[in-house]
Amino acid sequence: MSLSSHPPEAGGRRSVRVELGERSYEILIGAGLLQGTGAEMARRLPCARALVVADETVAPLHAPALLASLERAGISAALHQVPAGETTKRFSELERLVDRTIAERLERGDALVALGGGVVGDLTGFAAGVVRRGMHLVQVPTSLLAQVDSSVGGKTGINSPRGKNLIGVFHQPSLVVADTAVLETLSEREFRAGYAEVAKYGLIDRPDFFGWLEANWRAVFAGPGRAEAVAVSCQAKADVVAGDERETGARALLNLGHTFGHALESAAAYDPARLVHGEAVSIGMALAHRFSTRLGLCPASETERAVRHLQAVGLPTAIREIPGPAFLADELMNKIAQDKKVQRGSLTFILTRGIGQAFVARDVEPAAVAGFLAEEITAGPA
Ligand SMILES: NC(=O)c1ccc[n+]([C@@H]2O[C@H](COP(=O)([O-])OP(=O)(O)OC[C@H]3O[C@@H](n4cnc5c(N)ncnc54)[C@H](O)[C@@H]3O)[C@@H](O)[C@H]2O)c1
Ligand SMILES: O=C(O)C(=O)C[C@@H](O)[C@H](O)[C@H](O)COP(=O)(O)O
Ligand SMILES: [Zn+2]
Repeated sequence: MSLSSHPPEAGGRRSVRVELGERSYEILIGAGLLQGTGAEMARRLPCARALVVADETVAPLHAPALLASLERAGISAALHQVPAGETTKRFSELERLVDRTIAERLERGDALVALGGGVVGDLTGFAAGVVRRGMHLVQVPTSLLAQVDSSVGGKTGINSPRGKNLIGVFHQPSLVVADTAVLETLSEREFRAGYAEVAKYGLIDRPDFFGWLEANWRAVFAGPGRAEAVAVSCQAKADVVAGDERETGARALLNLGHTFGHALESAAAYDPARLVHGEAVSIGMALAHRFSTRLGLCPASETERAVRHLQAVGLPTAIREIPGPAFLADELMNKIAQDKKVQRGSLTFILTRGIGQAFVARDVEPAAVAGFLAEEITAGPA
C-alpha cells in the first residue's frame, strides 16, 4: 500500500520537507511521535521555553504526554487552554493568547506549540506571527484535517463576522509533528470531515492519488492506510507551498471547494450542529464540479465520479443536506464577494476539467454563480 515517495524510515516514521530556503522545515509523520516532540524541538530550535496551546477537548487527552516530552528535553513549558470549536478563531481569544505569551515572558527564540486541530493551529500560528514580530511556531496537529492540511504552509488567522479567515498573517512553522496515533481519539465525524481535504489533493492535480483513495479509503479510515494518506497529502501541499508561498498564483488551487464552502460556513455562523469546515469543503468541491460541468468545462461523468467518492465515505455533497434554516443565495453571494481571491472586484473560483485537472478561473460572472446557487438551494440534489 505505497504511493508516496516517502516510505517509512526505520521505526516507521516518514518525513516530508517543505522547501522554503532559510524557512524550510520538516513534517514528521508516524505513530507515537508525540512523546519525542521535545527532543525533535531541542535538536532544531534554540528555544528554552514553550507555551503549549490546546482546546478543552484535546488538552486532557494529549497535553500531558507533550508537556512531559518537553520537560524531558529540558524545555520549560506551560499549557494555555482555549474553548473548542471554530468560534475560538476570534479577537478575544487571540488577545488572551497574546497576553499569556507576553505574561509568561516568552522570548522571540522560544516557541508557541499548537497541539490540536486547525482551529488551534490557525489561532496559535497567528499569535506566533505577531508576538515580538514573530516567534517560533511548532505545529502538533491532532485532527486528520490538521495533519494533512492546516499545520503545513503557514496560513494562520481568525474569522471576521463578515467572513472566514479574513484576518491573519503568513507565518511558517519551524517543525510539524504529526502523530497518527492521536487520531484514535478523534470522533468519526471529524475524521470524515478531514478526509475531504485529503480527497482535495487528488481532485486538484493527483489523479493517481484519487484512484488510490477510491480503492483504499477504508484502510485510511481503519488505520493501516492513514500514514500513507497523510504523507502523500503533506507532500502535495508542500510542493504547492514551495512554489507559491503567499498565494500569488498556483497556491489558490488549494482553495478548491473553499469559495463556496467558506460562504456556507460563515452563513451558518460556524455552528457545528450544521456543518464543520471539512464538510463545507466537501459540499464546496461538489458544487465546484457541478458548476464546472454546467459551464461546459467538465464532463458530467467526471463530476459524478468525484461526487460518488465523497458520498461513498459519507461526506455531504449538497447544500440541502445541511441541517437548519435554508440558505439565501444573496447572503452567500455577499460572503463570496469577501473572498480573499477577489481581484479588482472580480470573482475567482477554482474550477475543473476533470479529476485532477483543477484550474484557477478568474473573472467568473457573478450572475452565473448566483443563478447556480439559487438552483442548488431550491432544486439541487438532496
Ligand atoms: N491554515 C490552513 O492552511 C488551514 C487549512 C485547512 C483548514 N484550516 C482551518 O482549520 C479549521 C478546521 O480544523 P479542524 O477540522 O481540525 O477543526 P478543529 O480544530 O475544530 O478540530 C475539530 C474537533 O476535533 C477535536 N479534536 C481535535 N483533535 C482531536 C483528537 N486527537 N482527539 C479528540 N478530539 C480532537 C477538537 O477539539 C474539535 O472539537 C478551520 O478553522 C479551517 O479554516 C486552516
Ligand atoms: O493552504 C492553503 O492555501 C489553503 O487554501 C488550504 C485550505 O484548506 C484552508 O482551509 C485555508 O485556510 C483556506 O485559505 P483561505 O486563504 O481561503 O482562508
Ligand atoms: Zn480547508
